[in-house]
Amino acid sequence: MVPPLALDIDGTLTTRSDQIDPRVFEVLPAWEAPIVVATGKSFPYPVALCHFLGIPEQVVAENGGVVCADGQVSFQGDRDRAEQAIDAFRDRGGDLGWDAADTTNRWRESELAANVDADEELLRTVAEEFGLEVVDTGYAYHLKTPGVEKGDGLAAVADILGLDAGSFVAIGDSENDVSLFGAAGDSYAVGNADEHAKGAAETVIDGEYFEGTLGVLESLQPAE
Ligand SMILES: O=C(O)COP(=O)(O)O
Ligand SMILES: [Mg+2]
Repeated sequence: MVPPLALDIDGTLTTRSDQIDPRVFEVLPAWEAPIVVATGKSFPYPVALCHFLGIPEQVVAENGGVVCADGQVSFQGDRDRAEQAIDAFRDRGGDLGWDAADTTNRWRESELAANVDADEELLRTVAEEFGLEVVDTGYAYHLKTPGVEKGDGLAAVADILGLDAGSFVAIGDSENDVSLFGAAGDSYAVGNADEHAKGAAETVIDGEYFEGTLGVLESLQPAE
């Protein structure tokens, strides 16, 4: 039997050019154990991914700020405080780096994210003043409440599903996956992962992006 999976999106299910690898649509719907999509992206993105994969909406979004399973949703973190911090960031000349629609933050419930081109030093200064932290995923800077983590989100989903988080295999690529690796029983960092993820993973693989993830998933299949 294959194990349940906790899968990051960006850098893990994607290609080098940020697209969902089309093979995700073959492999994940056929996986014969629960899948939790655990991401820093805001809630609608992993829900939409599950929807279009045709798999249950078992989701950890916003780095643990939003948890959804079995039709229940719960929230952690303090978006109001993140907004106050971003007001201060803007007062000092900072810019989140998004366009007017800001689809990155528009539906975000528990934190706020800045473009990787934003002023990291200023963002970190403001975060500290407001008792928040900055997590760099390589895709965005997340201004978040300390202690809200993907790993706790996985534990919460596992609990709802009546599973042990330790039975999950986690695959990820960045700093925001460290807690996920800690909560899961086994963990893999893809070859494109940052040093935090590589340092925390049980196994670091050579394969990059979904090519690497696919190799892990194939290795988890029982021998014929
Ligand atoms: O939202 C991000 O910055 C990265 O998303 P991820 O956690 O799916 O890689
Ligand atoms: Mg990632």
